[in-house]
Amino acid sequence: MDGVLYNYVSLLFVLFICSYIVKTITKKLFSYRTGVRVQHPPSPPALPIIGHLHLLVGSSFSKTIHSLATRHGPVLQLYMGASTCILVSSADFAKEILKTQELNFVSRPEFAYSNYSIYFGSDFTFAPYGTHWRFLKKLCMTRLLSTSQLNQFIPIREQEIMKLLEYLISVSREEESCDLGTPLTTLMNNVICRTAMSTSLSDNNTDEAKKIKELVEEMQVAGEMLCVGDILGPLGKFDLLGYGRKLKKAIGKFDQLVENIMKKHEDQNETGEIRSGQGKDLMDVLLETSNDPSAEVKLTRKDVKAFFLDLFFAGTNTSSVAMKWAIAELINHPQVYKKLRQEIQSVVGHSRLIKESDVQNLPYLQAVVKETLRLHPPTITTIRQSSEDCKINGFYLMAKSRVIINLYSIMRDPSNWNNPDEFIPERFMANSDDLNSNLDFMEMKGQNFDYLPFGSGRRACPGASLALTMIHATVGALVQCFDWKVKDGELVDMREASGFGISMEMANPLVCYPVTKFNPFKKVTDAVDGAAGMSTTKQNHDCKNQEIKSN
Ligand code: HEM
Repeated sequence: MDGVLYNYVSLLFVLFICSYIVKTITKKLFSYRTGVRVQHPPSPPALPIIGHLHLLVGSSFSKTIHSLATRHGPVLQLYMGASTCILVSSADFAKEILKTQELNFVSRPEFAYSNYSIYFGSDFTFAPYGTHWRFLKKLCMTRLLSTSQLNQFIPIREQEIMKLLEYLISVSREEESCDLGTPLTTLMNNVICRTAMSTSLSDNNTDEAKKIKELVEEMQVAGEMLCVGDILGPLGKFDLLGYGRKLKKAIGKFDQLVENIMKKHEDQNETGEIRSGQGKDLMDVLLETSNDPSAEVKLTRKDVKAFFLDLFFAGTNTSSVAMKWAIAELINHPQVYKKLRQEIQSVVGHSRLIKESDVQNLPYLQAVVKETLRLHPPTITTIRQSSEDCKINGFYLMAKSRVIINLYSIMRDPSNWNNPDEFIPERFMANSDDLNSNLDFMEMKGQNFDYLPFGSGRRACPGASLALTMIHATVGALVQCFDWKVKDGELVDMREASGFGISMEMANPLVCYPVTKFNPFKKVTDAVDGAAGMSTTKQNHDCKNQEIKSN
Protein backbone atom coordinates (compact mmCIF):
# COMPACT_ATOMS: atom_id res chain seq x y z
CA MET A 1 0.00 0.00 0.00
CA ASP A 2 2.86 2.35 1.00
CA GLY A 3 4.55 1.59 -2.33
CA VAL A 4 1.41 2.53 -4.28
CA LEU A 5 1.14 5.81 -2.38
CA TYR A 6 4.83 6.52 -2.95
CA ASN A 7 4.43 5.94 -6.70
CA TYR A 8 1.35 8.11 -6.80
CA VAL A 9 3.06 11.01 -5.01
CA SER A 10 6.17 10.63 -7.21
CA LEU A 11 4.02 10.74 -10.34
CA LEU A 12 2.31 13.93 -9.12
CA PHE A 13 5.68 15.49 -8.34
CA VAL A 14 7.02 14.67 -11.82
CA LEU A 15 3.87 16.08 -13.43
CA PHE A 16 4.26 19.24 -11.37
CA ILE A 17 7.89 19.75 -12.45
CA CYS A 18 6.96 19.06 -16.10
CA SER A 19 4.20 21.67 -16.04
CA TYR A 20 6.64 24.19 -14.54
CA ILE A 21 9.29 23.49 -17.21
CA VAL A 22 6.75 23.68 -20.05
CA LYS A 23 5.56 27.01 -18.73
CA THR A 24 9.05 28.49 -18.47
CA ILE A 25 9.99 27.31 -21.99
CA THR A 26 6.74 28.68 -23.46
CA LYS A 27 7.50 32.07 -21.96
CA LYS A 28 11.06 32.11 -23.35
CA LEU A 29 9.87 30.93 -26.78
CA PHE A 30 7.27 33.64 -26.87
CA SER A 31 9.86 36.41 -26.37
CA TYR A 32 12.09 34.76 -28.99
CA ARG A 33 9.31 34.35 -31.56
CA THR A 34 8.12 37.96 -31.31
CA GLY A 35 11.69 39.06 -31.97
CA VAL A 36 11.34 42.21 -29.88
CA ARG A 37 12.76 42.59 -26.45
CA VAL A 38 9.71 42.90 -24.29
CA GLN A 39 9.96 44.39 -20.87
CA HIS A 40 8.10 42.23 -18.37
CA PRO A 41 7.22 43.64 -14.96
CA PRO A 42 10.13 43.18 -12.54
CA SER A 43 10.21 40.12 -10.35
CA PRO A 44 11.95 39.60 -6.99
CA PRO A 45 14.45 36.70 -6.89
CA ALA A 46 12.51 33.44 -7.09
CA LEU A 47 13.21 29.86 -5.96
CA PRO A 48 13.01 26.96 -8.42
CA ILE A 49 9.55 25.41 -8.73
CA ILE A 50 7.85 27.28 -5.87
CA GLY A 51 8.78 30.68 -7.35
CA HIS A 52 7.79 33.41 -4.88
CA LEU A 53 5.55 31.30 -2.69
CA HIS A 54 7.93 31.53 0.25
CA LEU A 55 7.61 35.35 0.12
CA LEU A 56 3.84 35.12 0.47
CA VAL A 57 3.89 33.16 3.70
CA GLY A 58 3.71 35.61 6.58
CA SER A 59 1.69 36.94 9.46
CA SER A 60 -1.17 38.12 7.24
CA PHE A 61 -1.75 38.27 3.49
CA SER A 62 -2.25 42.07 3.58
CA LYS A 63 1.04 42.67 5.41
CA THR A 64 2.91 40.23 3.16
CA ILE A 65 1.85 41.85 -0.11
CA HIS A 66 2.33 45.30 1.42
CA SER A 67 5.89 44.47 2.35
CA LEU A 68 6.54 43.01 -1.14
CA ALA A 69 5.22 46.21 -2.73
CA THR A 70 7.23 48.44 -0.39
CA ARG A 71 10.46 46.53 -1.00
CA HIS A 72 10.17 45.75 -4.72
CA GLY A 73 7.92 48.38 -6.28
CA PRO A 74 4.42 49.11 -7.54
CA VAL A 75 4.28 46.42 -10.24
CA LEU A 76 5.62 42.91 -9.79
CA GLN A 77 5.42 39.64 -11.62
CA LEU A 78 5.02 36.81 -9.11
CA TYR A 79 5.34 33.08 -9.69
CA MET A 80 3.48 30.83 -7.29
CA GLY A 81 4.13 27.25 -8.27
CA ALA A 82 2.31 26.77 -11.55
CA SER A 83 0.42 30.03 -11.29
CA THR A 84 1.64 33.51 -12.30
CA CYS A 85 0.20 36.89 -11.43
CA ILE A 86 0.97 40.57 -11.63
CA LEU A 87 0.74 42.47 -8.35
CA VAL A 88 -0.19 46.12 -8.83
CA SER A 89 0.23 48.39 -5.79
CA SER A 90 0.05 52.04 -6.87
CA ALA A 91 -2.76 54.40 -7.82
CA ASP A 92 -1.10 55.10 -11.21
CA PHE A 93 -1.00 51.45 -12.24
CA ALA A 94 -4.49 50.85 -10.82
CA LYS A 95 -5.83 53.72 -12.92
CA GLU A 96 -4.22 52.29 -16.03
CA ILE A 97 -5.96 48.95 -15.44
CA LEU A 98 -9.28 50.03 -13.99
CA LYS A 99 -9.84 53.08 -16.19
CA THR A 100 -7.51 53.69 -19.13
CA GLN A 101 -7.51 50.05 -20.28
CA GLU A 102 -10.69 49.08 -18.47
CA LEU A 103 -12.23 47.03 -21.27
CA ASN A 104 -9.13 44.86 -21.51
CA PHE A 105 -9.29 44.14 -17.75
CA VAL A 106 -13.03 43.93 -17.18
CA SER A 107 -13.14 40.14 -16.71
CA ARG A 108 -11.91 38.09 -13.82
CA PRO A 109 -9.83 34.89 -14.11
CA GLU A 110 -11.23 31.43 -13.62
CA PHE A 111 -10.10 29.46 -10.58
CA ALA A 112 -9.98 25.73 -9.81
CA TYR A 113 -13.03 26.64 -7.70
CA SER A 114 -15.22 26.65 -10.79
CA ASN A 115 -14.51 22.94 -11.46
CA TYR A 116 -16.58 22.11 -8.39
CA SER A 117 -19.38 24.64 -8.66
CA ILE A 118 -22.71 23.60 -10.13
CA TYR A 119 -23.21 27.31 -10.75
CA PHE A 120 -20.29 27.57 -13.14
CA GLY A 121 -21.42 29.70 -16.08
CA SER A 122 -24.32 31.17 -14.06
CA ASP A 123 -22.54 33.21 -11.41
CA PHE A 124 -22.07 36.97 -11.45
CA THR A 125 -18.83 37.84 -9.63
CA PHE A 126 -16.63 35.61 -11.80
CA ALA A 127 -18.69 35.81 -15.00
CA PRO A 128 -16.72 36.95 -18.04
CA TYR A 129 -17.65 40.38 -19.34
CA GLY A 130 -20.46 39.42 -21.71
CA THR A 131 -24.24 39.46 -22.17
CA HIS A 132 -25.02 37.47 -19.00
CA TRP A 133 -22.87 39.69 -16.72
CA ARG A 134 -24.07 42.92 -18.35
CA PHE A 135 -27.70 41.91 -17.91
CA LEU A 136 -27.25 41.08 -14.22
CA LYS A 137 -25.24 44.26 -13.58
CA LYS A 138 -27.98 46.38 -15.13
CA LEU A 139 -30.57 44.55 -13.06
CA CYS A 140 -28.50 45.21 -9.91
CA MET A 141 -28.14 48.91 -10.57
CA THR A 142 -31.70 49.59 -11.78
CA ARG A 143 -33.71 47.24 -9.59
CA LEU A 144 -32.07 44.84 -7.15
CA LEU A 145 -29.66 47.18 -5.36
CA SER A 146 -30.97 50.51 -6.65
CA THR A 147 -31.67 53.41 -4.29
CA SER A 148 -35.45 52.97 -4.58
CA GLN A 149 -35.24 49.24 -3.84
CA LEU A 150 -32.90 49.92 -0.89
CA ASN A 151 -35.29 52.59 0.46
CA GLN A 152 -38.08 50.04 0.44
CA PHE A 153 -36.03 47.96 2.91
CA ILE A 154 -35.36 50.73 5.48
CA PRO A 155 -37.78 49.15 8.01
CA ILE A 156 -35.97 45.79 7.72
CA ARG A 157 -32.61 47.42 8.42
CA GLU A 158 -34.04 49.44 11.33
CA GLN A 159 -35.62 46.33 12.87
CA GLU A 160 -32.40 44.35 12.58
CA ILE A 161 -30.35 47.14 14.18
CA MET A 162 -32.90 47.28 17.03
CA LYS A 163 -32.47 43.51 17.52
CA LEU A 164 -28.71 44.00 17.76
CA LEU A 165 -29.15 46.81 20.31
CA GLU A 166 -31.62 44.75 22.33
CA TYR A 167 -29.10 41.93 22.52
CA LEU A 168 -26.24 44.27 23.53
CA ILE A 169 -28.37 46.00 26.17
CA SER A 170 -29.10 42.60 27.70
CA VAL A 171 -25.36 41.80 27.66
CA SER A 172 -24.72 45.15 29.33
CA ARG A 173 -27.42 44.49 31.95
CA GLU A 174 -25.78 41.17 32.80
CA GLU A 175 -22.40 42.94 32.90
CA GLU A 176 -21.11 40.31 30.52
CA SER A 177 -18.68 40.58 27.64
CA CYS A 178 -19.45 39.56 24.06
CA ASP A 179 -17.53 38.80 20.89
CA LEU A 180 -18.96 41.69 18.88
CA GLY A 181 -18.14 40.01 15.55
CA THR A 182 -20.85 37.36 16.04
CA PRO A 183 -23.92 39.65 16.39
CA LEU A 184 -22.56 41.90 13.62
CA THR A 185 -22.32 38.97 11.20
CA THR A 186 -25.84 37.89 12.22
CA LEU A 187 -27.05 41.44 11.60
CA MET A 188 -25.67 41.52 8.04
CA ASN A 189 -26.78 37.96 7.34
CA ASN A 190 -30.32 38.82 8.45
CA VAL A 191 -30.44 42.03 6.45
CA ILE A 192 -29.28 40.26 3.30
CA CYS A 193 -31.50 37.18 3.87
CA ARG A 194 -34.60 39.30 4.51
CA THR A 195 -33.86 41.70 1.67
CA ALA A 196 -33.10 38.86 -0.72
CA MET A 197 -35.69 36.24 0.18
CA SER A 198 -37.70 37.33 3.25
CA THR A 199 -36.11 34.91 5.69
CA SER A 200 -33.97 35.65 8.76
CA LEU A 201 -32.10 33.97 11.60
CA SER A 202 -34.61 35.10 14.15
CA ASP A 203 -37.60 33.90 12.16
CA ASN A 204 -39.17 31.38 14.56
CA ASN A 205 -40.68 29.24 11.85
CA THR A 206 -37.54 28.50 9.95
CA ASP A 207 -33.84 28.06 10.41
CA GLU A 208 -33.19 28.71 6.72
CA ALA A 209 -31.08 31.80 7.37
CA LYS A 210 -28.97 29.95 9.94
CA LYS A 211 -28.36 27.12 7.47
CA ILE A 212 -27.51 29.59 4.73
CA LYS A 213 -25.00 31.31 7.03
CA GLU A 214 -23.32 27.99 7.92
CA LEU A 215 -23.23 26.81 4.32
CA VAL A 216 -21.79 30.09 3.07
CA GLU A 217 -19.06 29.88 5.74
CA GLU A 218 -18.27 26.28 4.69
CA MET A 219 -18.16 27.30 1.02
CA GLN A 220 -15.92 30.27 1.79
CA VAL A 221 -13.32 28.09 3.51
CA ALA A 222 -13.38 25.44 0.77
CA GLY A 223 -13.38 28.08 -2.00
CA GLU A 224 -10.37 29.91 -0.52
CA MET A 225 -8.42 26.67 -0.20
CA LEU A 226 -9.22 25.79 -3.82
CA CYS A 227 -8.02 29.21 -5.00
CA VAL A 228 -4.77 28.66 -3.11
CA GLY A 229 -4.66 25.20 -4.74
CA ASP A 230 -4.30 26.96 -8.11
CA ILE A 231 -0.56 27.04 -7.41
CA LEU A 232 -0.60 23.33 -8.26
CA GLY A 233 -1.67 24.13 -11.82
CA PRO A 234 -3.21 21.09 -13.58
CA LEU A 235 -2.60 19.05 -10.42
CA GLY A 236 -5.26 21.10 -8.67
CA LYS A 237 -7.77 18.93 -10.53
CA PHE A 238 -6.83 15.94 -8.35
CA ASP A 239 -8.51 17.58 -5.32
CA LEU A 240 -5.87 16.07 -3.05
CA LEU A 241 -7.18 17.73 0.12
CA GLY A 242 -10.84 17.10 -0.62
CA TYR A 243 -11.92 20.77 -0.62
CA GLY A 244 -13.52 20.34 -4.05
CA ARG A 245 -15.78 17.60 -2.69
CA LYS A 246 -16.63 19.70 0.38
CA LEU A 247 -17.49 22.68 -1.81
CA LYS A 248 -19.66 20.59 -4.11
CA LYS A 249 -21.57 19.13 -1.17
CA ALA A 250 -22.16 22.54 0.46
CA ILE A 251 -23.30 24.11 -2.83
CA GLY A 252 -25.67 21.16 -3.35
CA LYS A 253 -27.28 21.82 0.05
CA PHE A 254 -27.47 25.58 -0.58
CA ASP A 255 -29.12 24.89 -3.94
CA GLN A 256 -31.79 22.70 -2.33
CA LEU A 257 -32.49 25.25 0.38
CA VAL A 258 -32.84 28.18 -2.01
CA GLU A 259 -34.91 26.03 -4.41
CA ASN A 260 -37.40 25.43 -1.56
CA ILE A 261 -37.57 29.15 -0.76
CA MET A 262 -38.05 29.86 -4.45
CA LYS A 263 -40.95 27.37 -4.70
CA LYS A 264 -42.59 28.99 -1.65
CA HIS A 265 -42.31 32.38 -3.37
CA GLU A 266 -43.83 30.99 -6.56
CA ASP A 267 -46.76 29.43 -4.64
CA GLN A 268 -47.36 32.65 -2.72
CA ASN A 269 -47.20 34.73 -5.88
CA GLU A 270 -49.66 32.37 -7.57
CA THR A 271 -52.20 32.41 -4.74
CA GLY A 272 -51.68 36.13 -4.10
CA GLU A 273 -50.78 35.37 -0.47
CA ILE A 274 -49.15 38.38 1.20
CA ARG A 275 -45.85 37.63 2.87
CA SER A 276 -45.17 39.28 6.20
CA GLY A 277 -42.62 41.99 5.54
CA GLN A 278 -42.43 44.80 3.05
CA GLY A 279 -43.24 44.57 -0.64
CA LYS A 280 -41.24 42.61 -3.16
CA ASP A 281 -37.96 41.05 -2.13
CA LEU A 282 -35.06 40.40 -4.53
CA MET A 283 -36.28 36.86 -5.20
CA ASP A 284 -39.64 38.26 -6.42
CA VAL A 285 -37.83 40.66 -8.75
CA LEU A 286 -35.60 37.90 -10.14
CA LEU A 287 -38.52 35.47 -10.61
CA GLU A 288 -40.46 38.21 -12.38
CA THR A 289 -37.47 38.85 -14.66
CA SER A 290 -36.96 35.15 -15.37
CA ASN A 291 -40.63 34.84 -16.39
CA ASP A 292 -40.56 37.94 -18.57
CA PRO A 293 -40.68 36.79 -22.23
CA SER A 294 -39.37 40.18 -23.41
CA ALA A 295 -36.28 40.18 -21.15
CA GLU A 296 -32.96 40.51 -23.03
CA VAL A 297 -31.62 37.42 -21.26
CA LYS A 298 -33.65 34.44 -20.12
CA LEU A 299 -32.58 33.88 -16.52
CA THR A 300 -32.72 30.21 -15.47
CA ARG A 301 -33.43 28.95 -11.95
CA LYS A 302 -29.74 28.14 -11.70
CA ASP A 303 -28.83 31.76 -12.61
CA VAL A 304 -31.13 33.08 -9.86
CA LYS A 305 -29.69 30.77 -7.20
CA ALA A 306 -26.12 31.51 -8.29
CA PHE A 307 -26.81 35.24 -7.97
CA PHE A 308 -27.96 34.78 -4.36
CA LEU A 309 -24.85 32.81 -3.52
CA ASP A 310 -22.75 35.71 -4.84
CA LEU A 311 -24.70 38.18 -2.70
CA PHE A 312 -24.07 36.14 0.44
CA PHE A 313 -20.41 35.62 -0.40
CA ALA A 314 -19.70 39.23 -1.26
CA GLY A 315 -22.07 41.06 1.06
CA THR A 316 -22.20 39.50 4.52
CA ASN A 317 -18.73 39.34 6.04
CA THR A 318 -17.31 42.35 4.19
CA SER A 319 -19.72 44.77 5.88
CA SER A 320 -19.71 43.18 9.34
CA VAL A 321 -15.91 43.05 9.35
CA ALA A 322 -15.79 46.78 8.50
CA MET A 323 -18.10 47.58 11.45
CA LYS A 324 -15.88 45.53 13.75
CA TRP A 325 -12.69 47.33 12.66
CA ALA A 326 -14.46 50.67 13.13
CA ILE A 327 -15.47 49.91 16.73
CA ALA A 328 -12.01 48.50 17.48
CA GLU A 329 -10.34 51.71 16.24
CA LEU A 330 -12.83 53.82 18.21
CA ILE A 331 -12.10 51.89 21.42
CA ASN A 332 -8.39 52.51 20.88
CA HIS A 333 -8.97 56.23 20.13
CA PRO A 334 -11.15 57.60 22.97
CA GLN A 335 -10.84 61.19 21.70
CA VAL A 336 -12.28 60.22 18.32
CA TYR A 337 -15.04 58.28 20.10
CA LYS A 338 -15.93 61.27 22.26
CA LYS A 339 -15.99 63.65 19.29
CA LEU A 340 -18.21 61.25 17.33
CA ARG A 341 -20.63 60.78 20.26
CA GLN A 342 -20.85 64.59 20.59
CA GLU A 343 -21.58 65.01 16.89
CA ILE A 344 -24.36 62.40 17.04
CA GLN A 345 -25.89 63.97 20.14
CA SER A 346 -25.79 67.47 18.66
CA VAL A 347 -27.55 66.34 15.46
CA VAL A 348 -29.85 63.59 16.74
CA GLY A 349 -30.50 64.87 20.29
CA HIS A 350 -30.94 62.75 23.41
CA SER A 351 -34.37 61.30 22.84
CA ARG A 352 -34.26 59.13 19.75
CA LEU A 353 -31.98 56.71 17.97
CA ILE A 354 -29.86 57.78 14.99
CA LYS A 355 -31.57 57.09 11.62
CA GLU A 356 -30.12 56.45 8.16
CA SER A 357 -31.38 59.86 7.04
CA ASP A 358 -29.24 61.57 9.75
CA VAL A 359 -26.00 60.36 8.19
CA GLN A 360 -25.84 63.16 5.59
CA ASN A 361 -25.64 65.61 8.53
CA LEU A 362 -22.91 63.68 10.33
CA PRO A 363 -19.63 64.45 8.49
CA TYR A 364 -17.46 63.13 11.29
CA LEU A 365 -19.29 59.77 11.28
CA GLN A 366 -18.70 59.62 7.51
CA ALA A 367 -15.03 60.45 8.06
CA VAL A 368 -14.69 57.66 10.65
CA VAL A 369 -16.18 55.14 8.21
CA LYS A 370 -13.99 56.34 5.31
CA GLU A 371 -10.88 56.13 7.46
CA THR A 372 -11.82 52.62 8.64
CA LEU A 373 -12.27 51.42 5.05
CA ARG A 374 -8.96 53.02 4.06
CA LEU A 375 -6.94 51.47 6.86
CA HIS A 376 -8.79 48.14 7.04
CA PRO A 377 -10.32 47.50 3.61
CA PRO A 378 -12.48 44.39 4.06
CA THR A 379 -11.46 43.36 0.53
CA ILE A 380 -7.68 43.66 0.45
CA THR A 381 -7.29 42.99 -3.26
CA THR A 382 -9.40 42.68 -6.34
CA ILE A 383 -8.51 40.46 -9.25
CA ARG A 384 -8.87 41.01 -12.99
CA GLN A 385 -7.62 39.29 -16.14
CA SER A 386 -6.42 40.81 -19.41
CA SER A 387 -8.25 39.61 -22.49
CA GLU A 388 -5.51 40.72 -24.94
CA ASP A 389 -1.75 41.31 -24.92
CA CYS A 390 -1.09 44.85 -23.73
CA LYS A 391 1.39 47.23 -22.15
CA ILE A 392 0.79 48.92 -18.81
CA ASN A 393 3.03 51.91 -18.20
CA GLY A 394 5.66 50.36 -20.51
CA PHE A 395 5.49 46.80 -19.12
CA TYR A 396 4.33 44.00 -21.37
CA LEU A 397 1.47 41.74 -20.25
CA MET A 398 0.29 38.71 -22.19
CA ALA A 399 -3.41 38.00 -22.77
CA LYS A 400 -4.95 36.14 -19.83
CA SER A 401 -2.52 37.68 -17.32
CA ARG A 402 -3.98 37.63 -13.84
CA VAL A 403 -3.67 41.05 -12.22
CA ILE A 404 -4.07 41.43 -8.48
CA ILE A 405 -4.78 45.03 -7.50
CA ASN A 406 -3.40 45.62 -4.04
CA LEU A 407 -6.05 47.97 -2.61
CA TYR A 408 -4.49 47.69 0.84
CA SER A 409 -1.12 49.17 -0.22
CA ILE A 410 -2.67 51.79 -2.50
CA MET A 411 -4.65 53.17 0.45
CA ARG A 412 -1.53 53.23 2.66
CA ASP A 413 0.79 54.79 0.09
CA PRO A 414 2.85 57.47 1.90
CA SER A 415 3.12 59.52 -1.30
CA ASN A 416 -0.67 60.04 -1.16
CA TRP A 417 -1.52 59.88 2.53
CA ASN A 418 0.05 61.66 5.52
CA ASN A 419 0.92 59.19 8.32
CA PRO A 420 -0.72 56.41 6.31
CA ASP A 421 -0.67 53.76 9.05
CA GLU A 422 -2.50 55.92 11.59
CA PHE A 423 -6.23 56.17 12.22
CA ILE A 424 -6.99 59.87 11.61
CA PRO A 425 -10.61 60.47 10.51
CA GLU A 426 -9.87 64.23 10.43
CA ARG A 427 -8.02 63.70 7.15
CA PHE A 428 -11.44 63.35 5.50
CA MET A 429 -12.92 66.51 6.99
CA ALA A 430 -13.24 69.72 4.99
CA ASN A 431 -10.15 71.98 5.29
CA SER A 432 -7.90 69.12 6.34
CA ASP A 433 -4.41 69.52 4.94
CA ASP A 434 -4.31 65.86 4.02
CA LEU A 435 -3.83 65.13 0.38
CA ASN A 436 -7.20 63.42 0.10
CA SER A 437 -9.55 65.53 2.21
CA ASN A 438 -13.06 66.16 0.88
CA LEU A 439 -13.43 62.79 -0.75
CA ASP A 440 -17.08 62.71 -1.67
CA PHE A 441 -19.41 59.75 -1.95
CA MET A 442 -18.82 59.19 -5.67
CA GLU A 443 -15.10 59.11 -5.08
CA MET A 444 -15.68 56.31 -2.59
CA LYS A 445 -16.99 54.31 -5.52
CA GLY A 446 -13.79 54.42 -7.51
CA GLN A 447 -13.28 57.82 -9.13
CA ASN A 448 -10.22 58.52 -6.98
CA PHE A 449 -7.55 55.90 -7.54
CA ASP A 450 -5.83 56.57 -4.17
CA TYR A 451 -8.94 55.37 -2.42
CA LEU A 452 -10.55 52.17 -3.71
CA PRO A 453 -12.33 50.19 -0.97
CA PHE A 454 -15.07 49.20 -3.44
CA GLY A 455 -12.91 48.80 -6.55
CA SER A 456 -13.62 50.86 -9.64
CA GLY A 457 -15.33 50.98 -13.02
CA ARG A 458 -17.84 48.56 -14.50
CA ARG A 459 -16.77 45.78 -12.17
CA ALA A 460 -16.87 47.94 -9.00
CA CYS A 461 -18.92 46.70 -6.05
CA PRO A 462 -22.67 46.92 -6.78
CA GLY A 463 -23.40 46.56 -3.04
CA ALA A 464 -21.47 49.70 -1.97
CA SER A 465 -24.60 51.75 -1.17
CA LEU A 466 -26.15 48.99 0.92
CA ALA A 467 -22.83 48.39 2.69
CA LEU A 468 -22.24 52.09 3.47
CA THR A 469 -25.82 52.58 4.63
CA MET A 470 -25.52 49.67 7.06
CA ILE A 471 -22.05 50.56 8.33
CA HIS A 472 -22.95 54.21 9.03
CA ALA A 473 -26.23 53.39 10.76
CA THR A 474 -24.80 50.54 12.85
CA VAL A 475 -21.57 52.23 13.93
CA GLY A 476 -23.57 55.39 14.71
CA ALA A 477 -26.02 53.42 16.88
CA LEU A 478 -23.24 51.52 18.68
CA VAL A 479 -21.52 54.80 19.57
CA GLN A 480 -24.73 56.58 20.55
CA CYS A 481 -25.98 53.75 22.78
CA PHE A 482 -22.87 52.35 24.45
CA ASP A 483 -19.51 52.92 26.00
CA TRP A 484 -17.19 50.01 25.32
CA LYS A 485 -14.61 48.48 27.61
CA VAL A 486 -11.92 45.94 26.92
CA LYS A 487 -10.66 43.39 29.39
CA ASP A 488 -7.80 44.46 31.63
CA GLY A 489 -7.74 47.95 30.22
CA GLU A 490 -5.71 46.81 27.25
CA LEU A 491 -5.96 48.29 23.80
CA VAL A 492 -7.72 46.15 21.20
CA ASP A 493 -5.25 43.96 19.36
CA MET A 494 -5.37 45.36 15.80
CA ARG A 495 -3.42 42.58 14.10
CA GLU A 496 -4.91 41.14 10.94
CA ALA A 497 -5.74 37.45 10.62
CA SER A 498 -3.53 35.22 8.52
CA GLY A 499 -4.98 33.42 5.51
CA PHE A 500 -6.33 34.37 2.12
CA GLY A 501 -9.94 35.04 3.17
CA ILE A 502 -12.38 37.12 1.14
CA SER A 503 -12.67 39.63 4.02
CA MET A 504 -9.77 41.00 6.05
CA GLU A 505 -10.60 39.61 9.48
CA MET A 506 -9.08 40.63 12.81
CA ALA A 507 -6.57 38.13 14.18
CA ASN A 508 -8.51 37.81 17.45
CA PRO A 509 -12.20 38.08 18.32
CA LEU A 510 -13.28 41.58 19.39
CA VAL A 511 -14.32 40.69 22.93
CA CYS A 512 -15.66 43.74 24.75
CA TYR A 513 -18.13 44.93 27.37
CA PRO A 514 -20.96 47.22 26.28
CA VAL A 515 -22.10 49.74 28.90
CA THR A 516 -25.49 51.23 28.04
CA LYS A 517 -25.51 55.05 27.76
CA PHE A 518 -28.70 55.49 25.78
CA ASN A 519 -31.49 52.94 25.73
CA PRO A 520 -33.77 53.45 22.70
CA PHE A 521 -36.35 51.03 24.15
CA LYS A 522 -37.01 53.24 27.17
CA LYS A 523 -39.32 56.22 27.43
CA VAL A 524 -37.70 59.55 26.57
CA THR A 525 -37.38 60.66 30.19
CA ASP A 526 -35.33 57.70 31.32
CA ALA A 527 -33.72 56.69 28.03
CA VAL A 528 -30.32 58.10 28.93
CA ASP A 529 -29.53 55.77 31.77
CA GLY A 530 -25.78 55.63 31.46
CA ALA A 531 -24.56 52.69 33.43
CA ALA A 532 -26.82 53.97 36.21
CA GLY A 533 -28.16 51.44 38.60
CA MET A 534 -25.64 48.96 37.34
CA SER A 535 -23.03 47.67 39.68
CA THR A 536 -19.73 48.76 38.28
CA THR A 537 -17.78 46.30 40.34
CA LYS A 538 -17.50 43.49 37.81
CA GLN A 539 -16.70 45.72 34.87
CA ASN A 540 -14.21 47.77 36.82
CA HIS A 541 -12.61 44.59 37.99
CA ASP A 542 -12.29 43.17 34.45
CA CYS A 543 -11.86 46.26 32.39
CA LYS A 544 -9.79 48.61 34.49
CA ASN A 545 -8.97 51.78 32.64
CA GLN A 546 -10.18 51.26 29.12
CA GLU A 547 -13.47 53.09 29.51
CA ILE A 548 -14.37 55.37 26.66
CA LYS A 549 -14.98 58.73 28.22
CA SER A 550 -18.31 60.14 27.25
CA ASN A 551 -19.84 63.38 28.30
C1 HEM B 1 -17.81 47.12 3.20
C2 HEM B 1 -18.40 46.26 2.41
C3 HEM B 1 -17.93 45.89 1.04
C4 HEM B 1 -16.70 46.09 0.45
C5 HEM B 1 -15.47 46.77 1.04
C6 HEM B 1 -16.77 45.54 -0.89
C7 HEM B 1 -15.73 45.57 -1.80
C8 HEM B 1 -15.79 45.04 -3.08
C9 HEM B 1 -14.70 45.07 -4.04
C10 HEM B 1 -13.33 45.70 -3.81
C11 HEM B 1 -15.13 44.43 -5.15
C12 HEM B 1 -14.31 44.22 -6.44
C13 HEM B 1 -14.45 45.46 -7.31
C14 HEM B 1 -13.56 45.53 -8.52
O1 HEM B 1 -13.08 44.50 -9.03
O2 HEM B 1 -13.32 46.66 -9.01
C15 HEM B 1 -16.49 43.99 -4.91
C16 HEM B 1 -17.26 43.29 -5.82
C17 HEM B 1 -18.54 42.85 -5.56
N1 HEM B 1 -19.30 43.13 -4.45
FE1 HEM B 1 -18.72 44.17 -2.82
N2 HEM B 1 -18.02 45.02 -1.09
C18 HEM B 1 -18.77 45.21 0.06
C19 HEM B 1 -20.10 44.88 0.26
C20 HEM B 1 -20.90 44.29 -0.67
C21 HEM B 1 -22.32 44.03 -0.51
C22 HEM B 1 -23.15 44.44 0.71
C23 HEM B 1 -22.74 43.37 -1.63
C24 HEM B 1 -24.11 42.88 -2.02
C25 HEM B 1 -25.19 43.01 -1.36
C26 HEM B 1 -21.59 43.22 -2.50
C27 HEM B 1 -21.62 42.60 -3.72
C28 HEM B 1 -20.53 42.53 -4.59
C29 HEM B 1 -20.57 41.82 -5.87
C30 HEM B 1 -21.75 41.01 -6.42
C31 HEM B 1 -19.31 42.03 -6.48
C32 HEM B 1 -18.84 41.51 -7.83
C33 HEM B 1 -19.14 42.54 -8.90
C34 HEM B 1 -18.69 42.14 -10.30
O3 HEM B 1 -17.82 41.30 -10.47
O4 HEM B 1 -19.25 42.70 -11.25
N3 HEM B 1 -20.50 43.79 -1.89
N4 HEM B 1 -16.88 44.39 -3.65
